[in-house]
Amino acid sequence: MKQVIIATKNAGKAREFQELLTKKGVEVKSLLDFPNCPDVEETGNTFAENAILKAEAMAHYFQTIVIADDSGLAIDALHGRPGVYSARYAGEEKDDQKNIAKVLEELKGVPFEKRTARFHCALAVAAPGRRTTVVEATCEGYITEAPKGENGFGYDPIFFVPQKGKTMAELSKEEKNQISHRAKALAKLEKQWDEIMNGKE
Ligand SMILES: O=c1nc[nH]c2c1ncn2[C@H]1C[C@H](O)[C@@H](COP(=O)(O)OP(=O)(O)OP(=O)(O)O)O1
Ligand SMILES: [Mg+2]
Repeated sequence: MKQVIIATKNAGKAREFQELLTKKGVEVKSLLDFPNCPDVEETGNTFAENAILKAEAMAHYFQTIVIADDSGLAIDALHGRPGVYSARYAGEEKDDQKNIAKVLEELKGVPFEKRTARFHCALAVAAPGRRTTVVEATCEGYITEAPKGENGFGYDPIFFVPQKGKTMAELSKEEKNQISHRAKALAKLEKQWDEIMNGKE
């Protein structure tokens, strides 16, 4: 089976790429399969910049084509925060529960209609000697007042998806993979897919 390397150490993301790409008959590897690979500092100001940093560093390291995902949550009432700092919003330990608690605390007293937010996903495709390409997509919703649901990862339990009437964490994986920022961004790589899969092994 053909393989593709996703430059992520996030188990939730890696699982979703697996779900989204097995339909295509692709075996997904993530950085969790390569425990010795270096860490890449996310020093960019945008999701796209960080996705490019991660993809190019790992394409260089593995000498093959790599896809990186940089994503996060932008909340209007918080002027776009946590944004590119989503993973470390409540501290370096990247604790989803603490991040959620911090967001809910900051939104205390903000009425539902003003709790608009969106998930962003930037995907960068990099390969040695090639120009990196980036695609981006978003998924619109509202921040709830309390976590609900057990599925997904990250901020999913507090992200209400209006067209489903549920939080992202209450959706099945199939439902999330129909509407998520990640699924929509991946769909934008469709035209490039043959090229991605035929990259140097
Ligand atoms: O579908 C999602 N559902 C819920 N939360 C999500 C989602 N997508 C991103 N997020 C949150 C998780 C984390 O707080 C941040 C990503 O940060 P981001 O730097 O891209 O990932 P990361 O550091 O966990 O792993 P890595 O950089 O190795 O890919 O946004
Ligand atoms: Mg990260």
